[in-house]
Amino acid sequence: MAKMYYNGDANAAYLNGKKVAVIGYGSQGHAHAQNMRDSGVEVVIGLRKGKSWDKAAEDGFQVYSVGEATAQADVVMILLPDEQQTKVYKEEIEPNLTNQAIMFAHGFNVHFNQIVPPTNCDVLLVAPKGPGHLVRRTYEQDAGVPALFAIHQDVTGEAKELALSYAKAIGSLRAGALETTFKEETETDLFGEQAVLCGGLTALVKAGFETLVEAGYQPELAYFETLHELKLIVDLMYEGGMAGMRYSVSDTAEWGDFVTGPRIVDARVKEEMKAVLKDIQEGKFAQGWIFENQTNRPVYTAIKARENEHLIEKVGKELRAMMPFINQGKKKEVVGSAKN
Ligand SMILES: NC(=O)C1=CN([C@@H]2O[C@H](COP(=O)(O)OP(=O)(O)OC[C@H]3O[C@@H](n4cnc5c(N)ncnc54)[C@H](OP(=O)(O)O)[C@@H]3O)[C@@H](O)[C@H]2O)C=CC1
Ligand SMILES: CC[C@](O)(C(C)=O)C(=O)O
Ligand SMILES: [Mg+2]
Ligand SMILES: [Mg+2]
Repeated sequence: MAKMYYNGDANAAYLNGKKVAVIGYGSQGHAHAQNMRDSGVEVVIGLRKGKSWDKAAEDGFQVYSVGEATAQADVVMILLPDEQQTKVYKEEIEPNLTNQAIMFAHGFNVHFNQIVPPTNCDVLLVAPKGPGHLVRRTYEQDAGVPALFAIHQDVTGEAKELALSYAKAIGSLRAGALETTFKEETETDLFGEQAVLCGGLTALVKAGFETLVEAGYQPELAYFETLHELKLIVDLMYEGGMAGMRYSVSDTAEWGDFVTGPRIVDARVKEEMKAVLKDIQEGKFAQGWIFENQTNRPVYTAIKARENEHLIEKVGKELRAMMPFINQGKKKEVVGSAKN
């Protein structure tokens, strides 16, 4: 088994007396900043004026421009959207670098050569394997989201100590961290979110929902069956793996799982997954996403509008409104910025 790192493997004192600038206060940014502060680390936030700035100030942080936050910090964690990072890095971070450690939560821009950090800085990543809101929520529950860490440049000889101390401060060493490279983190993260966690999952759910509705079944029933119940099933897999889930479902469901699952996700799907992975490895996906952003996101905008109009979203919104317990946590988190 690969070496896993837990709380006992980190030097908790490493960040004492050091200042961490968290650049961005969105999904990951607010979680890293709040978790580190609760772990006793000195944190400042770097932002442009706007919703996130107001939210971070409201949450009690010292907020500065990106350049000012960078200049005063020992460690600069870049938690801007991947597609914004290159411009902000070139214009506001790079001119304010002396010898700060530069950190990321995803290797995209370094791996695909959009950001080339100076050779006198440590460069590393700590990438939680979960959404930022869960990084915060699980921390508050004395739990955590596992993380990957990787060292791109180790000028001081202390990059690994920093990575582990940082991962501990955001709560990830409660769940375990694994050492990787920028290449491996970037390629697997992109593959996971496209083929399984986001793209594969939403396509599967929509296909199931549409199949039932087109066959004349009630949309509300189809929503419960294909989307709402998914969380309950996935929670069982999270707790006990596939066997744990299969223990709780009926034998009839388990038999259907065994014989029908491979009919749905068949050899053709796996072949397509391999093609998707190849596009990621060869930089084709990255090139397309960079170009899409350079041209003001025409395809992204059109698809997003169409997706938001899908019947499953309309039905789901109405049903969730009658289940206030579902959104209690989220309402607290979403004050201010759309994604904070
Ligand atoms: N979302 C997730 O859970 C995960 C994300 N990651 C990685 O973490 C990084 C951050 O992603 P994520 O948390 O999703 O980002 P979000 O989109 O949630 O947050 C972006 C933040 O950056 C700020 N921002 C955007 N543009 C600028 C700018 N030009 N100048 C200053 N501030 C700006 C936004 O502020 P404003 O309100 O002003 O727009 C906001 O606070 C990415 O590298 C991503 O791949 C890794 C693991 C999981
Ligand atoms: C699964 C999506 C993710 O990779 C994540 C939450 O880990 C992301 O980029 O947001
Ligand atoms: Mg991810
Ligand atoms: Mg990702």
